[in-house]
Amino acid sequence: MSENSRNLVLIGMPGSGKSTVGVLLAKALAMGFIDTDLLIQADQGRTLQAIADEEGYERFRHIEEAVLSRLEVSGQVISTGGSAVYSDRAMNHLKQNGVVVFLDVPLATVQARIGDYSLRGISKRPDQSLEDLFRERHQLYARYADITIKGDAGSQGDICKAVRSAFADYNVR
Ligand SMILES: Nc1ncnc2c1ncn2[C@@H]1O[C@H](COP(=O)(O)OP(=O)(O)O)[C@@H](O)[C@H]1O
Ligand SMILES: O=C(O)C1=C[C@@H](OP(=O)(O)O)[C@@H](O)[C@H](O)C1
Ligand SMILES: [Mg+2]
Repeated sequence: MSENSRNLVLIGMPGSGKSTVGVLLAKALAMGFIDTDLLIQADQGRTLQAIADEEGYERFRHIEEAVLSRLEVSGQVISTGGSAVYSDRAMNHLKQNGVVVFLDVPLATVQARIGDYSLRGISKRPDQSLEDLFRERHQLYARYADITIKGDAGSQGDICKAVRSAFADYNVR
């Protein structure tokens, strides 16, 4: 498969930079760009916040799994939502023709970047703290990642450069 027909799939916590760095990557690599959060909204005809409020977090994850598992694309930078890794089916599907890049940021950076998480429709158990969610998810991101990049090691341009370099190296291996 040529370098640009493989997808580049971004995973990581909300606030790790998947959506914003994803657009920069797509421009720099002349690839397409898909934000799966927007696909979910279009599929459902309502916002993520409305889905989370009206259906609850478990149903949200099922909807996300269904949308990700039927995605058939190539040559795309795919920015997922932070809860994508709860579905083994969806992640294995994305890995079939995609290189998965984990944007790893510390909890303090997540907190600083997302502000009041109760307003952000994060898919979590109501009783679960952000700290606990971070711990639970970190091992899932690590499990599915082909490449891990520190998402707080510079500007969005710097992170974009680091991902490009690692992606190029990965593709020639
Ligand atoms: N490297 C970075 N340095 C500073 N701010 C960043 C960086 N990457 C992302 N951000 C900011 O963090 C916030 C969340 O970024 P976003 O791309 O929406 O993350 P995600 O899609 O992973 O939730 C945005 O305000 C974005 O501008
Ligand atoms: O982590 C989460 O539970 C979520 C992250 C959001 O996407 P981002 O990671 O792009 O913020 C979005 O999918 C939804 O609000 C749930
Ligand atoms: Mg996003």
